[in-house]
Amino acid sequence: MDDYTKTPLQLPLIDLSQPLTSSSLTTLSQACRDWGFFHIKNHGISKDLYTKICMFSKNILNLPLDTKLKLGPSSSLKTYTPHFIASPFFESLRVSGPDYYSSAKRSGDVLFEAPNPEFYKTMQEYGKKMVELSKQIMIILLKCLGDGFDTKYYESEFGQCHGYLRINSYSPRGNVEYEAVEGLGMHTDISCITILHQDEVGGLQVKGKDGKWIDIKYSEGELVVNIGDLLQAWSNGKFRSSQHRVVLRKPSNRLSLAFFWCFEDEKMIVAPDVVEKERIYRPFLCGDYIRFKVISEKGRFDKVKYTIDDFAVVDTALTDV
Ligand SMILES: O=C(O)CCC(=O)C(=O)O
Ligand SMILES: [Fe+2]
Repeated sequence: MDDYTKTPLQLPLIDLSQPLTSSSLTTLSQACRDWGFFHIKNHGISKDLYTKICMFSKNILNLPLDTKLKLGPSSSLKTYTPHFIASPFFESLRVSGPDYYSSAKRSGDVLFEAPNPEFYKTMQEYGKKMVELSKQIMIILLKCLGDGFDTKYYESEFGQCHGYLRINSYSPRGNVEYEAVEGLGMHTDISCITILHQDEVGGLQVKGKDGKWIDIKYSEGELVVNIGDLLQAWSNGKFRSSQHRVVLRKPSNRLSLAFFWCFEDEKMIVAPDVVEKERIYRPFLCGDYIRFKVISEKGRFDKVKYTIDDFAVVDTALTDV
């Protein structure tokens, strides 16, 4: 595969059960500026809950294609992305907040012959926990941006954020033999933050400023957090929304749960007054950026053609991300 650094990336691991010291805030700020990725542990999501979600997810994604296609992409629900849209190896199911129970039920009513309340309840529990976790992480990130930023900006700027979950499944296709393929091509996330559970198969990679790909390692009990485009813009480029991808090293199945925490569509995104340098992005409506991405990528996320810099940058000379 293309330019690749073999040693996995050393990223900060934030223990959410402990108060953060000022030195851990400094290390985290640096990682968010350089990589836009870090790990968290003691996040309050039990192994049991993951085991249950994985079981439900596998059961759903093992259903016949005809059944899954009732959920999209051309149905009204559009919660299912089949193979060959993002990549031949990738398919996904979406569950949206704030009512994760009802969202899962809407898909479940189409998929299952009998009601499956256990699945809906599990998705609700996971969605609720992810929302709490996103708030906790956002507050920490605001502290990284400036003293008192959490109390000053959390409620007014991030108080209306919402989330959705994507269950991503990667599987070998036909008799294809491969050493390493892109299961999900290079992209950035639109979100403020993404909280990701990758399984032990690993394969998530981030692209460094040197242009080389580097592995984000899997460790049991840890979750990966990454900065998305919306927070890169709101932080005036102090946090980086990095390009990342998933590489499948040998024919194997892989499951990941990605939770995207986003501003509401109507939100005008403007970096706060206290930015140290001129604003590098013009103010823009969150929904306009999302529409721009959807139109420019036509539903694909395997190629980064346009990013937040193409959409809203004022002066490229000011960008250091
Ligand atoms: O499957 C993964 O580990 C990453 C998924 C991802 O980057 C995404 O869904 O945006
Ligand atoms: Fe992503």
